[in-house]
Amino acid sequence: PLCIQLINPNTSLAMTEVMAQTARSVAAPETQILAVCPEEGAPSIEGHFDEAVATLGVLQQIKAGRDAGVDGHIIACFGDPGLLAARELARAPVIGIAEAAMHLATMLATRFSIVTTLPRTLTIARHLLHQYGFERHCAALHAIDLPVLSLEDGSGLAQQKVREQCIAAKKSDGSGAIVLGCGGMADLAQELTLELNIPVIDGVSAAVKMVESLASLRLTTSKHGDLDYPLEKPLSGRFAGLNLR
Ligand SMILES: NC(=O)NC1=NC(=O)NC1=O
Repeated sequence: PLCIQLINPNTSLAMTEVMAQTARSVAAPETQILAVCPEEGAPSIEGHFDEAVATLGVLQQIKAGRDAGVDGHIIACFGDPGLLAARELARAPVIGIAEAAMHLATMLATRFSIVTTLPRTLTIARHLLHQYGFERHCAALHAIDLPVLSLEDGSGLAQQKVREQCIAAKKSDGSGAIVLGCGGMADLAQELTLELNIPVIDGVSAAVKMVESLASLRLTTSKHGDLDYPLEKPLSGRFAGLNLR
């Protein structure tokens, strides 16, 4: 049986729980989901600065998962913070939820739209599209203009805004699929897929199945070239714990 480490890069336990529940609902029966988040860092990630703050915690969790011998790691934030650094540390596959959702969307439609949280994070999503080579597949990006943690405030307002943006995107963008641009939206994808009758894709679910696929194919992160383990050097202070040896 597989053990997959689900890392919420922000420190909000409610969001970790929503994503863990979604991950467990789609995982194979024998797959174990180990849901974690950094002990210290940002309660939500809503920009380049927050991503930088969160990345150290992500790497510390990757190291812990590696030491625990997990079969794969998921970086469960739509900016995929620290993805390549994490792949240097890890042996097992490391999958970001944005990358995973985008990949699945390209297999289901010729164009997809993204619905995310704050307008300022649209640029981060655009950077990812270019980094992953998906910019020609993305018809448009939209933001609900509410902060990430509004998804956890129990009011249902953010969820309603996501639904409205998805309906509008289907009508206006000419895209055949929608990618939900936040880990906190993980629990909305299945219902929206049924209501809109197009694939509405959550990256947490997509990443779980990708890790399971890679593990079943015995495929792991390449250690040849730039994703080889980091060069050995005496990291100091709080960073000493990141040394692999
Ligand atoms: N675009 C986003 O909403 N990114 C995110 N910030 C978080 O804290 N979690 C996310 O998925």
